[in-house]
Amino acid sequence: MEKKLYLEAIIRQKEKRLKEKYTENSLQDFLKKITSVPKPPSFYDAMAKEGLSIIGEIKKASPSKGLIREAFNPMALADSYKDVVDALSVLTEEDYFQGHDAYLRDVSQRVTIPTLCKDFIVDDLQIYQAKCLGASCVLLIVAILEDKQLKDFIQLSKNLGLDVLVEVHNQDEIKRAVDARANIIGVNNRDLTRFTVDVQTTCRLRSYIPDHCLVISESGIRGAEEIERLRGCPIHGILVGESFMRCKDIGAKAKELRDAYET
Ligand SMILES: O=C(O)c1ccccc1NCC(=O)[C@H](O)[C@H](O)COP(=O)(O)O
Repeated sequence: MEKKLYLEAIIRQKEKRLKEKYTENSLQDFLKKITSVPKPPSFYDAMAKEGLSIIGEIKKASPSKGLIREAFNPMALADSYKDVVDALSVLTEEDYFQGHDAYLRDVSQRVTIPTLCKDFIVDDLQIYQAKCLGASCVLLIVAILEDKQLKDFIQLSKNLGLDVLVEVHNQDEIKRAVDARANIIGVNNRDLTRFTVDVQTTCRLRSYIPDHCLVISESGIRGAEEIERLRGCPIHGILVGESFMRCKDIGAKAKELRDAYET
């Protein structure tokens, strides 16, 4: 399949799944459940703290790489991550990333650090669901949403007590994110049409993001080399998936990333 069609295919498949998954009672069910969901830790605070914040991702596969981690146990991964990163990103998308809602639910119950629901959110019921699964934050991708949807989804998330990581790929998307009142902006270093990754994307776009927003650099961060390139521009955090999933020692990898940023 031509690369640029992947994102459209992911969204089409997502919409198909949502049609099958949600019923006319889903909203009522979520609203009932929400009242008993314990207040999650703040994702915003975890990113705003002093020094580089690290979001470790729990990701079995991806459209660009296929299967990344064969021996995949989300709870064991959560245990390895819990004392060495500041938040966890949990893939729930099933068809391209082999994620699952249950991973987010179980991991959120297991750890005391905040969790991010990492999915392709195109329907407000997904936001209610993320809340019910115990997430602290949801990812909203500007490239797949209309302005009104983006604004409404951010507002709904805030009303539900969820933080929002708003993902951008270019200057125009930063403007749309800021206009929609985003306060945590994730610059994705992955070009979603060609799937190439370049951390220079964060450095190039950083100056267009206003000071009142926290900035997270996402994707393609493998080790000290990428961190050294990122040190040139002030960011609050990084989101790292594949490098953690492929390494044997998550603690050592997290230390390598922090040390590279601090020296
Ligand atoms: O990872 C992909 O191939 C991908 C393809 C299409 C849309 C999104 C994709 N990834 C989602 C992510 O943003 C990453 O999982 C996340 O930033 C971590 O990236 P990495 O450290 O490169 O695994």
